[in-house]
Amino acid sequence: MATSLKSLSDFSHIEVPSAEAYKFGIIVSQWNAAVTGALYEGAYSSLLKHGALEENITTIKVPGSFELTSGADILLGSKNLDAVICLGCVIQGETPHFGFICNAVANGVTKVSIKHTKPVIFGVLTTDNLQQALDRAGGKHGNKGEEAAVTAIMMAGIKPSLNL
Ligand SMILES: Nc1c(NC[C@H](O)[C@H](O)[C@H](O)CO)[nH]c(=O)[nH]c1=O
Ligand SMILES: CC(=O)[C@@H](O)COP(=O)(O)O
Repeated sequence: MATSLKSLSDFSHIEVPSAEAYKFGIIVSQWNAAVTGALYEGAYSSLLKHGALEENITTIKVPGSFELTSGADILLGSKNLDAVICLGCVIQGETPHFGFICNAVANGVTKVSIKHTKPVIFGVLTTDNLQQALDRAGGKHGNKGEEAAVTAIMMAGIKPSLNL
């Protein structure tokens, strides 16, 4: 597969703008915390690497990925942020529960983004097993948290670029 040929976090092909002027929220699910913790480290360090100020990054934790939607809604409704990053790890179990959570979160964070007209980044791993998740949280396929941070920075720049 194409994924096996590259790191998903290789951004050498794009120019990432400075994040210094922007305020970010990060919402981290506590399910599969070893994975989501690595995603958080990737996202947080990437924001700082691209110029974001520590005082401009607000982090909250939620129990599971399903709660990322309400966490993002609460954060955007209470703070003036330029973008929000949702980090989670959903791993397939024995039942259809996986599909319900993944679809709920993907659709939910999209609705929150539209409701607040603010970028909400889907930094949620949806994997068949733990190894696939570890490979994408600082492993051989990069770090989805870094990817989400770069996406947040680029999206945060849209309104300023349109003088909005
Ligand atoms: N199985 C996983 C869950 N399940 C918990 C849900 O996200 C939610 O907290 C619960 O249904 C109560 O509303 N969450 C994950 O993030 N990852 C999983 O693999
Ligand atoms: C994604 C889940 O909720 C899943 O890990 C729960 O496992 P199971 O489907 O075996 O109950």
